[in-house]
Amino acid sequence: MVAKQHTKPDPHAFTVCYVRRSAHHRWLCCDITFSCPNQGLRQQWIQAISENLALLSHRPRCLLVYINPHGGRHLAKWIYDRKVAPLFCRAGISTDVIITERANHARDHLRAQHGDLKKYDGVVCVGGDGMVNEILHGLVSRTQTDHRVDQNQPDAHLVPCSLRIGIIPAGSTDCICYTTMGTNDPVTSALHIIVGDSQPMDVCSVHNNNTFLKYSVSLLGYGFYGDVLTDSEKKRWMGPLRYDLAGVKTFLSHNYYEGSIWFVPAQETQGQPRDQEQCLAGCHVCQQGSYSEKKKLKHLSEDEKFIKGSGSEWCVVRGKFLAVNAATVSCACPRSPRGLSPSAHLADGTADLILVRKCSRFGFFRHLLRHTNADDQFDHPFVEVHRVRRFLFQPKNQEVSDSTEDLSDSEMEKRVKTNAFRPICHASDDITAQSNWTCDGEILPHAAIQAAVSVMNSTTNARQKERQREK
Ligand SMILES: Nc1ncnc2c1ncn2[C@@H]1O[C@H](COP(=O)(O)OP(=O)(O)OP(=O)(O)O)[C@@H](O)[C@H]1O
Ligand SMILES: CCCCCCCCCCCCC/C=C/[C@@H](O)[C@H](CO)NC(=O)CCCCC
Ligand SMILES: [Ca+2]
Repeated sequence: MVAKQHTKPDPHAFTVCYVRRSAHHRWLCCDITFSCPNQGLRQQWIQAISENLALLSHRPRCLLVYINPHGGRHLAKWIYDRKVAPLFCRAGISTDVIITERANHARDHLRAQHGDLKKYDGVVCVGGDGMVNEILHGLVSRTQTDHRVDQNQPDAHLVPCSLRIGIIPAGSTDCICYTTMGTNDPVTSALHIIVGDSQPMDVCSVHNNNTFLKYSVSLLGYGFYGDVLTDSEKKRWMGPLRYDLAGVKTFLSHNYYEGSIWFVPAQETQGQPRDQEQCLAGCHVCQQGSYSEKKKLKHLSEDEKFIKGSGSEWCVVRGKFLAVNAATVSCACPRSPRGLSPSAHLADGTADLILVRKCSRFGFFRHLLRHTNADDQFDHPFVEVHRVRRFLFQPKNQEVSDSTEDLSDSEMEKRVKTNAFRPICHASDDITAQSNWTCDGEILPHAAIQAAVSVMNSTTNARQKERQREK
C-alpha cells in the first residue's frame, strides 16, 4: 500500500503496508518490513515504491466523507475514527469530513456544490443504505442538473457521475455494501477505496405521473417490505432490532394488496433469475449487458432510446399480492447472505421482479425462511420472478383499463411514455387498502409507480485525467 520510514530498531529498514485477502471476502491490512544494508539503498526503495504508487491514477488522493451519526447502532463516527481514518492516513489520502446534522443534509450539500467537487476523487458514505441512497441522489441530481437532464422525464437518459461513492457500512442492513463487497466489514471497504476499486451499479429510477420520486439501488418493495419499513420507522430508536419486530408484526398481519404489474422482460441478457449464477467482479453477464445496450442505443435518438431500450413486449400480471419486490441487485445482507434474488446482477441494466401472490401464512413463512438458507425461495407455486428492464405498478383502485391488453406494443410504449394511464375509479368501487413502496429502506408514500433500470458507470474525473496527463 504505502512505504513508510522505519525509525526503530533498524535504521535501514522500511515497512510496506499491503492488502491480504481473508475468508468471506474480507480484506486485511498487513505490514512487511524490509531491511537494507545501507541508508542509500533504503532511500532508493522508498522512492521507487512511492513513484510507482503515484502512477496509479485510479487511487484516490482526496475524499469527501459524510458520516451519519444516527444510522444503525449509532456507531458510525466511532467506526470511521477507529477503523477507517487511520488507514486513509497511512495511504496518504486527505479527507474533508462532514458529520450530518439532519436527514438529507448530505444530499442537499452535494446538490449545492458546483465546481467545488472537482478537488475530490470520490465521496465516502459512512452509514447504511438510506445514507448511500441520499448521497447517490445528491451526486446523480447534481450531475443531471449540470447537464440539463430533466429527471422528471421517465425516459431521460442519465448522465454518469464523475465521482465514485465509497461505502463504509455503519447502518442496520448495509445491503448495498454487502452486495457489492461480499461483506459488511468497514476495514475491507476502506481498503477497496484505498486501492481505487470501482464497480458500476444499476440504478432504478422511480416516477409517478411524470414526477421523479427516487432512485433505488437495492430493493423497491411493495406489500410485505413496504409495511415492514413503514412500521419500523416508528421504532427507529431500537436500531437494527426494529426490523425484526416490525417483520414479525407484518408477517402476522398477513396483508395482501390487489393490483396490476406491467413489465418489459429483459430478453437480451445472458442471465436468468434462477440460473444460480452469482454476479462477481468482471461478471460476463454485466459486461455483455452493458456492451449490447450501448451498441443497440448508439444509433438511436433520445426518444427512441426509451422505447427501444426496453427492446421487448410488455407483459401484465394481475392479482392479490403479499409482496411485489424489485431487486436491482441480489440484496444480500447479513440477514440473508444470498439475498432476495441470489442471481441478480450488479450492472446488467435489469432488476428481478419478484411477485409473491396471496398464499397461506405457512407458505409465506417457508418462502421467507428460504432467504436465510440455501433453498430456492422461488420454488413455490405462489411465487414468480421475472428479469425486467422496466415496470409499472397500478394498485387495484387505479387499475389500467382491460382494454390496454388489446393495445399494440408501440401504443403501450406511447402511453407509458406520456403516462396516459388514468386511474379508473368507479363510484361503486371499494377503495382497496394500499401499501407503500420502500426504496433502499426509505418509505415512498406512493402506490402507483413507474420504474426503469439503467447502468450507472462513473466517468474518469478531472483529477484522474490530470494525473493521467502527468504520467
Ligand atoms: N444527522 C442525521 N439525523 C437524522 N437522520 C439522518 C442524519 N443523517 C442522515 N440521516 C438519515 O437517516 C436515514 C437512515 O440512515 P442509515 O441508512 O445510515 O441507517 P439505517 O437506516 O439504520 O441503516 P440501513 O439503511 O442499512 O437499514 C437516512 O435516510 C438518512 O437520510
Ligand atoms: C422466518 C424467518 C424470516 C426471516 C426473513 C428474512 C428475510 C430477510 C430478507 C432481507 C432482505 C433485505 C433487503 C434489503 C433491503 C434494504 O434496501 C433495506 C434498507 O437497508 N432494508 C430493509 O428493507 C430491511 C428488511 C428487513 C426485513 C425483515
Ligand atoms: Ca441488476
